[in-house]
Amino acid sequence: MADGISERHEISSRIPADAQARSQVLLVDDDPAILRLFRRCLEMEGYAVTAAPSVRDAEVALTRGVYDVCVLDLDLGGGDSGLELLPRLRERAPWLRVLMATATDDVGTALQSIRAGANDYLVKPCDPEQLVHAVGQQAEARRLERRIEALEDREEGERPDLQTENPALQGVLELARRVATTDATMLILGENGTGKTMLARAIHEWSRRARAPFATVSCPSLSPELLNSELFGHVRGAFTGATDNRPGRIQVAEGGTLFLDEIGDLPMSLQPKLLRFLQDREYERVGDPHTRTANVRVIAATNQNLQQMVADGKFREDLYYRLNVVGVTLPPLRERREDIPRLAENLALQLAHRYDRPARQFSADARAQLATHGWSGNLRELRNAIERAVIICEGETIRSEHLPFVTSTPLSGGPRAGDPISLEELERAHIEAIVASAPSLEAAARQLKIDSSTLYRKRRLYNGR
Ligand SMILES: Nc1ncnc2c1ncn2[C@@H]1O[C@H](COP(=O)(O)OP(=O)(O)OP(=O)(O)O)[C@@H](O)[C@H]1O
Repeated sequence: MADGISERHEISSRIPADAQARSQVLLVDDDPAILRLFRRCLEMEGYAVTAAPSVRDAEVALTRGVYDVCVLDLDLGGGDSGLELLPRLRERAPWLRVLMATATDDVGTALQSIRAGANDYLVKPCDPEQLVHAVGQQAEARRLERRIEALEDREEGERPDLQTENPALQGVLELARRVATTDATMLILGENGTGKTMLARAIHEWSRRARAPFATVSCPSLSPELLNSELFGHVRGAFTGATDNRPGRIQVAEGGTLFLDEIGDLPMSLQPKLLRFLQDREYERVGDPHTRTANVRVIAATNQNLQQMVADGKFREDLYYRLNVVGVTLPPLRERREDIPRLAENLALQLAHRYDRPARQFSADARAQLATHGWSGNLRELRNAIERAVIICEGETIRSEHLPFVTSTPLSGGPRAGDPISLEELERAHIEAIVASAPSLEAAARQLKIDSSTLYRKRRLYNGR
């Protein structure tokens, strides 16, 4: 049984959508055994993994999800080459970190892939540690790029658009504004890219602490030891490498707000220390018996199901209640479609200004695509799509071909009606194109005028599973 792209739905049913917090990895390899092995290694490290056994599956995956790292096989079988796919991946997801996997350990091949735009290469067969290390380096690079992007956005005056026509989000924003003026601890829930960080910053700016620092700690990015020191600080000699006294982010945020991103990844070992800080505003630096106090407001965010984690014994109940004094949930973009036209237009204007490009408006077909796309990556995916469109669009109007989605007009090289191909090949391409632009599989089935179980069966068949 080949690990096909449709396994993404299998993964999604095992991990709730809001728990797909980690770096997203796309594996492209025609060898099912390699796909299975790599997937297992990476999932054990907490990555969300999608496996694509062919070029076509990889392209479809890129229209459906937002990936951080791609492990791309050089020889994809049937005459397909990773080197040929690479520019198309780059075009669709310029931010993607690509690791080229090759069975030949020669400098020429490595240089060729790097010249073609890969970030690094990996020689197969490789140890699980080598794979995990190489992917880890690229995921970390992507994480840092995202932080830099966020800082640039702030510097260049890109203001989050916090207007909404969506009643649920209106309620969330009203509550957040009201609570902002108090010192209550807040918990922001929502899928990846729904704007949790943006909202935390807005709450800080609406509060009386606005002139004091806003400090962020991203819980999954550090080992428990380093996270302990990052949060609470350390004194010289506390551990190997602690060559000086260092204040933690709690102290850096004095008078202001501490934002704990991805709090679901806070190790159990640190949870009692954070709980004590939330209760008494007291803590100690690592290696220092001296108790300190801090005047800091805490906002935490996660896309994991904390209640479930409490039930599973993975998150302390008392800490959950301390964090969730006021909890808000940001809706995914697919549930606030009424906001998409305005968000897209504002983003296009801001980004056209930033890149000094002429794009100002959207054609009717581009608007229709934006309105119906699945947006699994939420506002981040929307922003990336518009950024790319603004960059490549030569005129004032962004059209559907500037958007990175599979359209009903086949991609260059894709099958089209009248081509000398089988009915089955044409049906497969049509089904994948509709699925890629539909908000859900049910909606795709409705559009295709077949029932969901038929759609499921056909996709299973076409994906060789
Ligand atoms: N209201 C908004 N208007 C326009 N762009 C937005 C808005 N909110 C967020 N974005 C953009 O979407 C991207 C993701 O936002 P943000 O980092 O706040 O989401 P998040 O939920 O914290 O994501 P993650 O779960 O991955 O940490 C950013 O690039 C940001 O610029």
